[in-house]
Amino acid sequence: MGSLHKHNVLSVTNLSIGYTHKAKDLVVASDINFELMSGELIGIVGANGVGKSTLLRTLSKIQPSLSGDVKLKGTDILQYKPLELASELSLVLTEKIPSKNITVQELIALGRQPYTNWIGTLDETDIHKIKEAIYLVNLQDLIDKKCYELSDGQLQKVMIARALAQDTSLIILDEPTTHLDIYHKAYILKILKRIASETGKTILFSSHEIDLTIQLCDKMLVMSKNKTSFGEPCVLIEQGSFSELFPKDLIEFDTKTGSFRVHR
Ligand SMILES: Nc1ncnc2c1ncn2[C@@H]1O[C@H](COP(=O)(O)OP(=O)(O)OP(=O)(O)O)[C@@H](O)[C@H]1O
Repeated sequence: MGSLHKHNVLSVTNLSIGYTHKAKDLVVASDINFELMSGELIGIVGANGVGKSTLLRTLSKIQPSLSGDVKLKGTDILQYKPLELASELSLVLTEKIPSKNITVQELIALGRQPYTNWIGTLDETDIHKIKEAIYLVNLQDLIDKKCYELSDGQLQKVMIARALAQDTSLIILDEPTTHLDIYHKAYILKILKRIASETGKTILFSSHEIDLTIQLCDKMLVMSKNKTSFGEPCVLIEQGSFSELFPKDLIEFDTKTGSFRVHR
């Protein structure tokens, strides 16, 4: 998929996210604005508790926004029926695996649920999409293993393959690289980058791996306490967006290397 064919997938306008408790709004973040295009890999970074998961849950319609608009392919997400939404948006929450007592192939096949009948019969298209997902993430050698036999990194790949089998325009992943070593963090993010550019899918994920995200993402959303900035990593570095992420008493962002340094 070339850049010539890029189109808008998600538009977020004046979004305010948070929780309503006893009729009172607890605002986690507000004034969030960004647009995601097809074929892009986008990382969300920010300190613990700043609202990354809350934002991803709001964009996936798991929880309501406090105010503002989220449009998926030009239509307000509130107007999508559950099945329609499941054929446009897939969500990968690594901690939530349906059952580890099924095989890799069976777990990936669950991605086809929005399209199959109530007993889950797979047709030719379903089988093709499952095979394609297995191939894209390079899981051919693992398909008959039970999920409880997998390492964290392998399981992460399987969850990505399940989202790919779901064949949606937008894939959202909440912290897809937690529990992985630095090599496998880079490995998973590189797979995501390749899939976004090869398939034209838009992939949005949250991460604490700021250095890797800066290196690999097309765009980033940087969430700090009072501000959310969006753009290409190099532009965000120039704007000083990463410098505002954490208190400066312990670590400081080095704009030359694009990484954080610990004060000695
Ligand atoms: N169910 C809830 N009700 C009320 N407040 C909540 C709820 N879930 C989370 N919060 C609060 O919302 C804020 C944002 O939490 P969230 O989990 O979105 O942050 P995060 O950026 O994903 O954090 P982390 O990096 O630690 O995973 C936090 O202050 C948290 O305490």
